[in-house]
Amino acid sequence: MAIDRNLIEEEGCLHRFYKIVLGWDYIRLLKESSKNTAKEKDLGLKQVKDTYKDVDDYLATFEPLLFEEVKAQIIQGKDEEEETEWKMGIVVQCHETDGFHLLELFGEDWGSVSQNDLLLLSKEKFGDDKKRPTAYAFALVEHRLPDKLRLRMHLDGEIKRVDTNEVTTSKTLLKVRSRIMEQKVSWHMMKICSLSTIAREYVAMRSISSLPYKDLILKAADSIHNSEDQAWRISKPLMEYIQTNHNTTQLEAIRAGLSRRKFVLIQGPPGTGKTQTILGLLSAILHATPARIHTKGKISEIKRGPDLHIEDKKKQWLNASPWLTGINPRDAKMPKDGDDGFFPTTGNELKPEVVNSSRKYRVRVLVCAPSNSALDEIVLRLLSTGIRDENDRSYTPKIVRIGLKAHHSVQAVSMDYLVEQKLAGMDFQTADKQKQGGGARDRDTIRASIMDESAIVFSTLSFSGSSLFTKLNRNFDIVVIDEAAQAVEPATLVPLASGCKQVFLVGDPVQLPATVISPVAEKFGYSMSLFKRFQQAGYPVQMLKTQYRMHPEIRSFPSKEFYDGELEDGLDVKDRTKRLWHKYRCFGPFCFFDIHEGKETQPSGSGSWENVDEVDFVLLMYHKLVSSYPELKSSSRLAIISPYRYQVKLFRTKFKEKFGVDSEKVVDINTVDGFQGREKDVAIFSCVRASKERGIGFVADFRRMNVGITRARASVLVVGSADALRKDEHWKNLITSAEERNCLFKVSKPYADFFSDDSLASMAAEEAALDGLGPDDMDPDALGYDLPIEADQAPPDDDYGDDIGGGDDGGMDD
Ligand SMILES: Nc1ncnc2c1ncn2[C@@H]1O[C@H](COP(=O)(O)OP(=O)(O)OP(=O)(O)O)[C@@H](O)[C@H]1O
Repeated sequence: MAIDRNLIEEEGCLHRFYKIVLGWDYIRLLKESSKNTAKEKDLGLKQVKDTYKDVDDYLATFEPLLFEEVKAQIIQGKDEEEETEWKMGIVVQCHETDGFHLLELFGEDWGSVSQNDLLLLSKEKFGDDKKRPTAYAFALVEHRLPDKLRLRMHLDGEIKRVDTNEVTTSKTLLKVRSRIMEQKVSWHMMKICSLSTIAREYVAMRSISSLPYKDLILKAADSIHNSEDQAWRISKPLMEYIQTNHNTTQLEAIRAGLSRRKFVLIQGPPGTGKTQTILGLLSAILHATPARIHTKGKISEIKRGPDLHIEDKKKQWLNASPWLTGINPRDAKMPKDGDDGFFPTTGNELKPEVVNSSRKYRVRVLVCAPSNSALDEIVLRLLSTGIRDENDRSYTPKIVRIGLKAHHSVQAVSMDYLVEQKLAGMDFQTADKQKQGGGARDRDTIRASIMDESAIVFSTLSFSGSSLFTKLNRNFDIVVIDEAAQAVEPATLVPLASGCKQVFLVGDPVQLPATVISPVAEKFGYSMSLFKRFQQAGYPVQMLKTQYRMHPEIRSFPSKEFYDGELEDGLDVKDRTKRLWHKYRCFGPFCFFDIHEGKETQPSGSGSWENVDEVDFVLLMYHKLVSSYPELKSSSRLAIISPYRYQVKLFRTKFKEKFGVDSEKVVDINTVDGFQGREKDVAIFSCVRASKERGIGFVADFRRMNVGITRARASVLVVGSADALRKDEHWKNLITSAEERNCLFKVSKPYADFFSDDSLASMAAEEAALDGLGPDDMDPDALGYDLPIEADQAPPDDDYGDDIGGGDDGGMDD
């Protein structure tokens, strides 16, 4: 087997992980978290640094922080469980091995419990009654059967500080230990959380000492510079394609990849074509050959087989990919509204892959992303545009998307679907045996063969640590990680643990980082990505500088503030993002509305904030916009974004109240964090915080600000309190920039006056702002369009002017 992952060592470090976690006292964790009693110095925590002197230094930093994150996930698991659901089980078998108790629990109803879940086992149910239980301990689910759970427990004592490994005895654990061996004893159990992902991250982190590029990771520097001879080259036709379809900085990034530098970092600010660059990279690296082959002059004479008719080519290709039969199922599965963060696949025919002699150098690539949605976005993009081969022919390579929750539009290349297709292609008897459940192992074999046959495997970071990867016959040569700045370092190490030859990290550390649940781990820098750490340490980063998303007026501030003024606009961006509503300065491209009388409030019991005044103003603005420009009445075109969950909730409720429709049909309302990686024509950003005394909380995080103000193609309309926001340096700069550009509007109550005809007329933009819009775009009838609201749903005392309430097409969802 090519991938050996060093199973014994892996098992050893997993044992350490489980011994520490399973030994913890659940009630102590809850108490420490609610009262904040655990002292940072007692936890042995160290700040994440840019470089590390050796593996011990690295592990001494990351290990305690990772365990803090596990604790936070356990506590959060408790908070998320709306009702504590206790199940019952009877111990039918128990034995001790390697310091663990392995037991079989018999029961009838396990609820949603699955493998790798952390459970709490207790003699008594406990919860709100404040009665402290006498015997309880954590257990890990190793296997779930309909009537049995195989569990692992560690009942020897508790390791409170992972840096000292000191074991303290625990009375509760001892009590469990004394009873658990007794058979036929019944226990209550409750699911706490899944440990799958974090356990994989732990194993990956511990595996650093055996990685070929261990020193590179520790020092964040590459001491070996590849010579020209080690670089890889691509054929002339493919190079010509790449040169004409990529801008200078994208090309530099692809060249850096071909230089075979071990780690290539590509920073992609908003809209700069990260995905396009990844696809260009895939074309290049899948069809590259060592430079010395070129110098022998062979590559220009690629041997071709006889030119086959398209049908024969398709037949050949289907022979090689028997599971892909029939019409392209992707086309049938696309969502109607092509937005949804995905791209339409119309016109995407399956094109045969023509393999020629130069393919003997073909590498195998693993593409990962931190989330399913980010992953599916690249998969779908590859499916819709294909990549290029060495003769500059577009084709869809053999790919598989593994893991759970694949978006329906990429089902056709998901592992489960491909396995079913393979089974369907088998002879009847074999398939029947499989379907009867006898062939779990054979299914694994089919999965492994699909993985082996695929040129590109797509997986989330976490799933790349699953057992499926240990069954591969051939290792991956190259790992590409998209949204790499949104993953904590141990998560990024998961796909690297198998020891590939080259790694591409693509992301943008100036946008939101990974979510870290533990405030203390966060404080010590655990949310820093490997990308960010390398960049801080001075590792070379290829930055993509030409943006194709935003109107130049939207681009100018984030470029200056966050990217040293280096962002440029693609050739026709200005014309593409010009809109009719730019006729009024208050509708963009860039505006700041100072809601100076606005009040922030914190709903009791929540850590979140809301601002009713901003909601009122935004609703009026929304109404005015969509009344005049009804094409904006669509959730695929207009977004309302806020940093706070409660403000998002309030917007949704008010939409329903005021307009009588579910907001999701007419506007996309979400948190900033939920909008990363997405774009809309118009984005209204409600900042919420409005107190000069209290500060502005996490609105001050410049990465959140950057994401919030870079989602829009045509108009970004920022709504906030200038006085409160000015306390922060970046926000002060934004407000000053708005002032200088004459697009800061101080808005007083009643807000409806702001959108009166006279007021709007006073905000008419200069003609120059509308240059380039065709006569059709200027249709004056577009103005004054009534927003249809059913009469009985019209608010009694609305501020929405005279033109509402008379709609006759029954609702806003068009
Ligand atoms: N070299 C280029 N020439 C012209 N258009 C380009 C080029 N590169 C990218 N684009 C266009 O820019 C848009 C954004 O590209 P892409 O989706 O690849 O960006 P991204 O960086 O992945 O986006 P995000 O910021 O959402 O992550 C797309 O419409 C794409 O076609």
